[in-house]
Amino acid sequence: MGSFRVKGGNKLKGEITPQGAKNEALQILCGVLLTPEKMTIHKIPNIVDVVKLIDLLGDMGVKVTKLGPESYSFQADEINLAYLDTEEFLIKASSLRGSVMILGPLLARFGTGKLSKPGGDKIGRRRMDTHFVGFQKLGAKFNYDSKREIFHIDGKNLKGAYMLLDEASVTGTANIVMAACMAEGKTTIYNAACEPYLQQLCDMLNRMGAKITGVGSNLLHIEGVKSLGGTEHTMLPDMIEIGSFIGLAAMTQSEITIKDAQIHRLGIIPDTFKRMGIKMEFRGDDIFIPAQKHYEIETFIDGSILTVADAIWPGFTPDLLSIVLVTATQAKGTVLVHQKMFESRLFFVDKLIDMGAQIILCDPHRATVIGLDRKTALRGIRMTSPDIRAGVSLLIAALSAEGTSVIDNIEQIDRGYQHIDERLRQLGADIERIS
Ligand SMILES: CC(=O)N[C@H]1[C@@H](OP(=O)(O)OP(=O)(O)OC[C@H]2O[C@@H](n3ccc(=O)[nH]c3=O)[C@H](O)[C@@H]2O)O[C@H](CO)[C@@H](O)[C@@H]1O
Ligand SMILES: C=C(OP(=O)(O)O)C(=O)O
Repeated sequence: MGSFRVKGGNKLKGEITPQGAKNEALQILCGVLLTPEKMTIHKIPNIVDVVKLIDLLGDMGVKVTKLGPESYSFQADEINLAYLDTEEFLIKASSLRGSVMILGPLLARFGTGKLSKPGGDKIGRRRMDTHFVGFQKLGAKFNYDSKREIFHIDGKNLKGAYMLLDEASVTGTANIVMAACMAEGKTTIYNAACEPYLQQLCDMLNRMGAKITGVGSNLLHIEGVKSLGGTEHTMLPDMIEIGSFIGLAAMTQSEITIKDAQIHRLGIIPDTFKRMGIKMEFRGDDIFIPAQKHYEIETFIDGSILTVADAIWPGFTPDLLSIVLVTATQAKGTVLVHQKMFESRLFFVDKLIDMGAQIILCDPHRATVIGLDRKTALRGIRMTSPDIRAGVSLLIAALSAEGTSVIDNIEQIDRGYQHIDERLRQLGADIERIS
């Protein structure tokens, strides 16, 4: 298990370019299975989850060619379906969450799919009913081997259908859209997730020949086509990295410019950090964050304590709530952080409390943070990263703290942040990878 040793207190300065988006990459890479033609994909982040998915595609028979540091081509013209029956496939697929999205394309193209329970963060229950109910609505048969935790899905002649999803699941919507593209007739998906990564997926599928309308809304119409062809695609900058860098700049009193942020695709993210009192300037498509000794959390108009809560897009993404929470520890004022979607994502606050932060965990979903306004600094300690976003929040806390911290289990951070230690060192951070 790897660890980071972090000496806190350095003020950082410079420019940082966000990686290609992790959660978009996982959707897009699964999408290459939909066509036997060549797909060329750019801005693929070099992170553990994405590398694992590319390996898995290669094992399934996809021809993978590296074209440049962040560009690859993929050709799924000779898929080895027998590989899906191997123990190796099941083990590899279950090591990341994004692998669940190979099911939709496999079903669409080969009429069959199989997967063991996918991995990902342990942040509470992560049910997948939406995926399977959607496949069933298209006419597929679903079978779950509860002993081995294996999902089977079969359906040779999928037929378009109307469906109202029970929740706007992100990976669920991506899976159903990909399955429906080549189903016969029209599919309507209401209560679809509509975040930018799904918009990107739908735009890519349309370039491949799919007929999807309503992109960007929660009502998607898909007219089935016989086959899809190859195309080229470029990932958006990772909005969760962008939010993480905003929080990092504020906590460490650093002057940071986030380059090429595609600000118009960030939704409510910049405004949410502005409500935390963080100043930022948009300079073209860059976000400039000046060094700020103090930042003050707004109240609601009636003077009551601000709540920052997650909600499905265009609401605030749950993946940035841990960052908002850590950022609040050195703000002036109080905020209630309400994590509605996941029930085990706030327990990491214990570590922040050990560092000296003033936080009350009200229940598994809600934490009240009383900002220290830098009257005292957080203290460096040894801690373990429980999940990807909590991990980065602890890293931000450690970079702002007095003294040295050690963060264990950084595999969690490496799952989603590309060479984060090197990139932060370039900004002046004192961070070292130790084993
Ligand atoms: C690989 C990937 O892309 N992972 C992301 C994806 O996970 P994933 O697609 O697994 O998450 P889902 O969108 O399915 O659901 C997330 C959680 O929110 C709950 N829920 C969801 C929709 C809803 O309307 N109401 C509701 O309560 C679900 O029950 C679940 O507990 O989306 C999550 C929600 O943005 C992000 O945290 C994950 O980083
Ligand atoms: C929860 C996340 O990832 P995953 O769905 O891969 O566990 C995340 O990216 O914050």
